[in-house]
Amino acid sequence: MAQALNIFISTSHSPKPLISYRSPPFSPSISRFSFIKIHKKTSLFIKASASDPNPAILTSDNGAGSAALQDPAPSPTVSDSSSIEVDAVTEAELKENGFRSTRRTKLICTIGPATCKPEQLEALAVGGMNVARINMCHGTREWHREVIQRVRKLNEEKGYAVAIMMDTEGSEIHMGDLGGASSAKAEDGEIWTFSVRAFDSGLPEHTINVNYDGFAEDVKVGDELLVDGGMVRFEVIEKIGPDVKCRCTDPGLLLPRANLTFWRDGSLVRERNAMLPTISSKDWLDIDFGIAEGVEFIAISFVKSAEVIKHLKSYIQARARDSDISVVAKIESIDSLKNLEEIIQASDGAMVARGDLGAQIPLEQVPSEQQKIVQVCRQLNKPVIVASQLLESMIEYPTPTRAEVADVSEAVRQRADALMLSGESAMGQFPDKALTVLRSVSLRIEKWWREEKRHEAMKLPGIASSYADRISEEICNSAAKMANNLEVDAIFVYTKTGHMASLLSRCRPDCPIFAFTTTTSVRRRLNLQWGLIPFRLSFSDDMENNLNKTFALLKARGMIKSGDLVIAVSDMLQSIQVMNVP
Ligand SMILES: Nc1ncnc2c1ncn2[C@@H]1O[C@H](COP(=O)(O)OP(=O)(O)OP(=O)(O)O)[C@@H](O)[C@H]1O
Ligand SMILES: CC(=O)C(=O)O
Ligand SMILES: [K+]
Ligand SMILES: [Mg+2]
Repeated sequence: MAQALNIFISTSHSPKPLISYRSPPFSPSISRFSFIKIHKKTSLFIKASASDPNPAILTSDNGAGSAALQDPAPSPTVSDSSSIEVDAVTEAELKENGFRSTRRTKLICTIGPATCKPEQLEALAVGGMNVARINMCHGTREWHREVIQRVRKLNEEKGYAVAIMMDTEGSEIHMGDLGGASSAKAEDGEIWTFSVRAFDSGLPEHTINVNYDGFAEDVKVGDELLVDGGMVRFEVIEKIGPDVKCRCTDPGLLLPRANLTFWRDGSLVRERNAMLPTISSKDWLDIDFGIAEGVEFIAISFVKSAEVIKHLKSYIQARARDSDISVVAKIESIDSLKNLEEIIQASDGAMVARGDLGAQIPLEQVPSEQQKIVQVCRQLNKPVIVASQLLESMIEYPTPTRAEVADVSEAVRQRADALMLSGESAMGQFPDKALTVLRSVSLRIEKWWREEKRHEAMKLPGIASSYADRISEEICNSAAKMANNLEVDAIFVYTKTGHMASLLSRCRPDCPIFAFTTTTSVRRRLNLQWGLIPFRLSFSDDMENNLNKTFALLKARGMIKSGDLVIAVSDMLQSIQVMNVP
């Protein structure tokens, strides 16, 4: 006999359901979904807190700061007081401005020489860094390990949830490391040698190493050589064995390991370099390192097809069975644009890597590709990062240009999940100021967007692969819509895998989403997604109990107050509940 799923929606003041949804009949295999009774919260609250012998461990990170809560009434232990200190940022933000003003757009900082010390990392965490990115193009393994350990320590000791993203080098053509110099200036008309030779006793003057063995064979006299997509240009004038002599035609600053492309008759030349593996042998070693260190995200450079992502995902599965490392596809080549949907579908997220992308396609094409990638990711429910040159001038100057602010605003307006700093935080002079600009522009644009009620009508196609998933999806879509219509203060989602939290985030509702999850790694992973304030909380299958526990913990911290209107959904008991905090 067919069964029915009933979702009752009720408020704390009315024990009777206000609305009842009846889903179409479905098979007995999902009969575990049952009636959800809504009780009077106030009476339940007292009962549950009195009968709960195990106060939950609850930690949060809302972006601007974070909290580590041990008990509804924290005892003054050492770890407690240190957690409470950092927690002050979250608490202050919530108390001062309420839920609605919390930042929805997530922020990623590339860590480099300017930001690798513990106090510098902490300043970034306080400033709102959600994810720390390490770029395997630069620095030694030991350096990266040290950074990861420092971030972990910060998380443990101060209650942050900063996730780690490791970014592979990839095997596109790039220059060597300039013999240790931080940069080199190429002047107009100068002759430089690009060579695939190894120089044991230091680089000769005006010489650049190239990492791709086939370079000297593939390049032709008359070709144009572009460094970083045109920051510096050369013309190939002569080939002598492994050395390629070039004349500088557009002067500029050469940076270590800068990307190289060569162009013939106005088109990008993709000869054998197009056949290079996306994941080089060095990348595989770096990936092993990332798995061993338990990074949350691995970003793959120069992805060409979905196959490489699938391969990597099964590799990770085999190596680290219980790990939930997310694989982020970097969209930065012509091939990745050609196979965009398949690649994103296969990945756990994507990055609009505008630096290299702008070296492979005309610059004026980058903004529309960005818009498209952001849209496809949202439709397929994958987090998307907009990266590179957001605040490039802040590498040297303490204030951004108007154009940069407009660019950041546009990415926020497109509702990308995350914005990323590269050189601005890795080696710039004003990493904290750059992060502050990202934070304040995000907050401002998000507020303006809500005030103007500019919800774009993005059609979100169904993505569920099973009937149970479809229920989750419908619940999240409905809950987000209800949250907007009822102008609730927050959505609470109780989710073990984080899936329901991401489905809610995909809807980009007006209110923040408090995502409660049982594991630290899921909590950190959720920190990349738009609008989610991830908490770790040990919860049970008893939703009433969970809610009361959560209310008690959050109220004790002053993060919510009586009367706040909340919608709660959970993936254990598929339900939507609307209630006022007792
Ligand atoms: N670990 C590091 N050690 C030294 N310098 C670094 C490090 N990470 C980044 N940088 C510096 O910051 C700059 C910008 O960093 P970013 O990660 O954007 O790298 P990129 O070289 O532009 O390449 P990609 O295309 O991989 O992003 C680099 O060019 C480099 O000079
Ligand atoms: C981030 C990156 O790899 C790029 O923009 O090229
Ligand atoms: K990289
Ligand atoms: Mg790149």
